[in-house]
Amino acid sequence: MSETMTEFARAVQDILAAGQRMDARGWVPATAGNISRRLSDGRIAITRSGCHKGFLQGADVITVDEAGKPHNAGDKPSAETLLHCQIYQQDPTAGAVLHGHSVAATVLSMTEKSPALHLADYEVQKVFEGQSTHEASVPVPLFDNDQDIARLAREVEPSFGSMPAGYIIRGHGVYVWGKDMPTALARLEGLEFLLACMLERRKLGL
Ligand SMILES: CSC[C@@H](O)[C@@H](O)C(=O)COP(=O)(O)O
Ligand SMILES: [Zn+2]
Repeated sequence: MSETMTEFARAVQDILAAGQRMDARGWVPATAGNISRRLSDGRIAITRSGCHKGFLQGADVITVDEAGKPHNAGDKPSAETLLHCQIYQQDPTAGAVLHGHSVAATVLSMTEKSPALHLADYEVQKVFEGQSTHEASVPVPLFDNDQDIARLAREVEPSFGSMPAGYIIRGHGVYVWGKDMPTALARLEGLEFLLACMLERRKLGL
């Protein structure tokens, strides 16, 4: 087995495990969500479009180039591949990207009219890049949903560099990334915990 094949096989394992974990938490209902890993040669291993992320098989992970073009012409990568490519392009340290559709992200983003949610006073916000205290305010930008993914990517573009916790697409879901899959999963877990707290507090009228 060549070194590149070994790295791809590891990426597939990471993606399948992440899909199961996200499914177990209820963050990828039906065929929602998509998951990717960047390989050292610049290729991106990403989920095929339309798969249930809790039941992924090895063959459900394919590779695309940095612009999102599949290496095998017949392959249909995630419909949101361009958002993954954009993250890898904008953040050279990013090695894994996760996208989920949790209830908390969906509901909060539809009720919040301002351009961002602000996480403040929570200990767990320290899971995000550069955060060392609950006393800070961590912005999570909100972008209107758009079926035109290239246009949505253009809306997101100016916010790179100021999204320590990722971002949310309204009525849709979160995008989170990290240097590797464990880091991306920790950030997703942290963000989803905080969104769930925020939703609970709003239900209590707090
Ligand atoms: C279940 S509809 C969700 C899709 O429209 C999309 O938002 C999504 O997250 C999954 O798309 P996919 O093409 O499978 O990666
Ligand atoms: Zn989605």
